Amino acid sequence: MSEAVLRLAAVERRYRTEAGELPVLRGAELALQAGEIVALVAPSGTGKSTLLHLAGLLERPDGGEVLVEGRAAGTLADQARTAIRRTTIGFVYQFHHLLPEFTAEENVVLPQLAAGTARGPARERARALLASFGLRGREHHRPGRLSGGEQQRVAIARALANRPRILLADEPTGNLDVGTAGLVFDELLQAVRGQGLAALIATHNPELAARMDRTVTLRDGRVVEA
Ligand SMILES: Nc1ncnc2c1ncn2[C@@H]1O[C@H](COP(=O)(O)OP(=O)(O)OP(=O)(O)O)[C@@H](O)[C@H]1O
Repeated sequence: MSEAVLRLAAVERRYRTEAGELPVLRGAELALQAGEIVALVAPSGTGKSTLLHLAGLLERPDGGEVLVEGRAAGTLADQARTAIRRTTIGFVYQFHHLLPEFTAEENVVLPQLAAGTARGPARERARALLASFGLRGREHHRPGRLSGGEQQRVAIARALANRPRILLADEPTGNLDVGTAGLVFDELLQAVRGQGLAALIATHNPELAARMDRTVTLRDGRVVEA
């Protein structure tokens, strides 16, 4: 098998709480191949967000290693981790996390500027991406003037803006009504498949999970096939 695009090796994460240490991940192992879409379905509080944040290099594990395209992230300085996060990983949150004072287009342009793309091509890419999510004519709206489904489509476009190889999503449609969630989810999967990305998507919805290639869950701090 070819090298995994994303690999978690013996990943540990504990939180310090008033009641003492809370071990959430206890040797989690996971490998994502290019083009593979994996659902992460596990009960509330078992560590899905924790795992996604570690995989997305937003946090550092207490033990073990996260490897992105074969490169161990643990020994890298923050700057190098940020560079990988910008260019290789797209992240979609449950709540869109768009910048409210910027338009939809600017929200998709900004991460590209941060990654060194010139403004012209960045704007072109943003427009094309927004159009592919049915948002032509809404480019200049701020998030507050968009519906929940539209906001989430912009957030997905933003995650894809720098042509990442990995897409991580934490309940990306969890905040939407059932009908809209299904539509936005299909658009997300279509984009991910079309671009051959590896994706790890947390969801509570078994119907949405069934549309992915395989499902994993968390048990006692470890990743197991569901
Ligand atoms: N910063 C933190 N400090 C202390 N405890 C935390 C912290 N973040 C998460 N936890 C705890 O770690 C456990 C796992 O949290 P996490 O958010 O990863 O779960 P989850 O599976 O994503 O849950 P949900 O489905 O409800 O979003 C929970 O018990 C949570 O309370």
